[in-house]
Amino acid sequence: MTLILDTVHLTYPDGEQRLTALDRVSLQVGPGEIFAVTGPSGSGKSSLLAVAGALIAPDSGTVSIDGILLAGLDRAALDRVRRERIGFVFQQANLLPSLTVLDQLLLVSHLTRSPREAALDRARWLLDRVGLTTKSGKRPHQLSGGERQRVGIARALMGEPALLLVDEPTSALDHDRGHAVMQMLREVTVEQRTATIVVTHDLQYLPLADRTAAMTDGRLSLAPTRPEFSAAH
Ligand SMILES: Nc1ncnc2c1ncn2[C@@H]1O[C@H](COP(=O)(O)OP(=O)(O)OP(=O)(O)O)[C@@H](O)[C@H]1O
Repeated sequence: MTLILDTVHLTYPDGEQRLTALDRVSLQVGPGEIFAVTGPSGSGKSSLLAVAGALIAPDSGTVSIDGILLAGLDRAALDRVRRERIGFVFQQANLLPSLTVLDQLLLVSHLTRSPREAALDRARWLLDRVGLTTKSGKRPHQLSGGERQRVGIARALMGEPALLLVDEPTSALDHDRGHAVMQMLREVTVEQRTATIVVTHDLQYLPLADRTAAMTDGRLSLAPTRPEFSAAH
């Protein structure tokens, strides 16, 4: 899938004024591509994910997914796009404390009414993919921070999203674990042909992205592309 943001402007109410969170942001992310966004706290990174993920409508500009303009969809259609096409990974994995790792994943397929056998197969495959097969019967409090992050990523991939939006996947992790999580995101992006946006404070992980951009006061500056890297994928 291809996500396109064209001249997106987003403001929030701020007393008598409006605070500009996204200032004429344009970007395009295609299938199998990982796009990293960095920038200081408050620069608008989470707002960008919220707009890209159809959680917030911009004041102006357009967001389209595979050529379909989100602004043209009614609420039910937007809900369906979010449920069926978009996977979110939040800073905190937001796992349900009473459910095992496997059940966190199966809950997603229950909500989307997918057949149980197929869901079980996919959940097991994803847990293997993120290196958590031996932890599938554990509950969140029995996992490390990195393991919880990986459950969050596997859960986001359960619905086979075409667009994967990831907010600070490495914030709670040391260098090796952070690197492993980013590497895994790269691999699943290529394997599953998702269009992936990763927000990260951490500049050291940027080389794992196909393209990167820096956010400053709501403005997005694209870094030059690196054709020698993109060509290899
Ligand atoms: N719901 C809201 N209402 C009003 N202002 C908001 C709201 N959400 C975010 N903001 C403001 O919009 C700006 C951008 O916030 P945003 O969360 O997108 O930044 P960020 O780069 O993701 O920050 P961080 O790295 O700290 O998560 C900030 O000035 C923030 O205070």
